[in-house]
Amino acid sequence: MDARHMKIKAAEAALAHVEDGMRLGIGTGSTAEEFIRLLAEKVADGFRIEGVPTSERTARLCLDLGIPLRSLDELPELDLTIDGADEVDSNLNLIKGGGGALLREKIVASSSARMIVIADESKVVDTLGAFKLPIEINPFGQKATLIAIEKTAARLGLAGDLTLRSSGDGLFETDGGHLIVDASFGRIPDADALARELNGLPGVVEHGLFIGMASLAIIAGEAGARVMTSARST
Ligand SMILES: O=C[C@H](O)[C@H](O)[C@H](O)COP(=O)(O)O
Repeated sequence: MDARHMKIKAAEAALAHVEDGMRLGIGTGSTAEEFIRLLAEKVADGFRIEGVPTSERTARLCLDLGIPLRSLDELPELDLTIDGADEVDSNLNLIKGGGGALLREKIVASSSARMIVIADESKVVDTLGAFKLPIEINPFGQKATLIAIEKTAARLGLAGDLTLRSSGDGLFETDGGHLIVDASFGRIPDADALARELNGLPGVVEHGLFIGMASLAIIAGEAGARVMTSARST
């Protein structure tokens, strides 16, 4: 099974958790897009949901495929969010933001009663950090913020390159008009501590560590999709 088919398998399994009438947070990325395509088929068959997109890219795809959308201001309390991830550990802590949508993704997920992560086996890790951690920063004072991130990470024993994400000839800009720093810290043994420290830096808008937010993960591999719950809750 190739990577795309694994994403479709995970998306199919996630669709079974979506009930008629739900207020649904809709994630961003290639895996979330497979889910969106399947969801659109159900909507075309008469299934009723109201979706809140986590990015402009997701909003465009949903609208193209006929999925009814509302803003988070119109629907501030959601039943379920389904989204992809760049890494998932055994406690269902995540790294997200490979597509630059982490801020809206985190706001939407935290407004949802449950979050289901969909991914293929390649995203499952023992310790977060092989994937560069995306950190969303305000463009104002970006050099000062980079220094602050570096010092904060160093206090936790983490070091690595901090690279401002580029796009074409310029810097990548998020839907909120911010920049993304990709931090190659390597293994992050205490992701919770790093998340808290980053939250305390004024220039950091948000970061891609999603700690304790996912209710379950649906992971697709060669043998099909399996459900992962947090090792902490078992
Ligand atoms: O900003 C993007 C998101 O966090 C994505 O959900 C994440 O990067 C996973 O994307 P994909 O399913 O394309 O690997």
